[in-house]
Amino acid sequence: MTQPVVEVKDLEMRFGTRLIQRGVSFAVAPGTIFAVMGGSGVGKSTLLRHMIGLLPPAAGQVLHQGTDYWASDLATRARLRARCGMLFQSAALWSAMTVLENVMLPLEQLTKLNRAQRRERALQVLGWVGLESFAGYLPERLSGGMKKRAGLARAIAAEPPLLFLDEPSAGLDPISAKRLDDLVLDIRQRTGAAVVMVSHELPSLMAIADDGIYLDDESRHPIGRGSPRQLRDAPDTHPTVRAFLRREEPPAS
Ligand SMILES: Nc1ncnc2c1ncn2[C@@H]1O[C@H](COP(=O)(O)OP(=O)(O)OP(=O)(O)O)[C@@H](O)[C@H]1O
Repeated sequence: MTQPVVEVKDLEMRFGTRLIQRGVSFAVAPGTIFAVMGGSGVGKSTLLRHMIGLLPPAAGQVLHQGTDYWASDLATRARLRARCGMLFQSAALWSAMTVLENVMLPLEQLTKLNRAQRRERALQVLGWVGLESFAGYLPERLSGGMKKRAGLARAIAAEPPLLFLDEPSAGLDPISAKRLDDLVLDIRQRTGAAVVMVSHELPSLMAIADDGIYLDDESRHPIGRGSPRQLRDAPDTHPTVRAFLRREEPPAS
């Protein structure tokens, strides 16, 4: 079996004495789009923060290509973190920088490209997300969907093998959400990156995720493992997970 890009082993998540989740274990194979599912407040974003190196877990391991992130020294952690691109819920663009400068930033931090090469690469990636002609704009002039696409461009600019997306299509109209889904598939195809994605959007989950985990609010541990489609259709899926995945889609506006 090929080595997972990232693996979580028996993770326990807590804030103080409050248990968020325990017994969280899964592996993400190269090139997979992996969905982290579950109701609101169940710990999905927190799990991403543990995986990306922003917050140490209460117990358990996060392995990046076989290396235990939280047991590593700071230099190793920095190297492993550099393998991760991240799109936050808010897109988190720097407001005083143009779209182009935002996308050039990780290239300055993570690559040895000179300024002209960074500019060329950033423009190429902005082309992929359909924002080349907005390169000189400040983020405040972009729509919500465009901000997400700019954030996605910044996350993939340095071609990380692992991409984390926190609610990429939340707050977008159905057409922009579909466009973002297509973009994620396109990026996976172009770069071969594995994607770990938090999402509530059923159409998006069904369309693009090929593996996933469902975190349960009541029992505080995972109760579903597999692709959203498999989980929706398999007879032995936990009823809570099946209900979540069979919810009626909101009518298109
Ligand atoms: N820094 C923090 N300190 C204390 N509690 C926190 C902190 N961050 C999150 N929490 C709590 O931990 C729980 C899990 O939060 P998290 O944001 O991971 O959930 P989520 O599944 O991503 O939710 P949503 O789908 O609503 O974004 C929530 O109850 C939240 O209030």
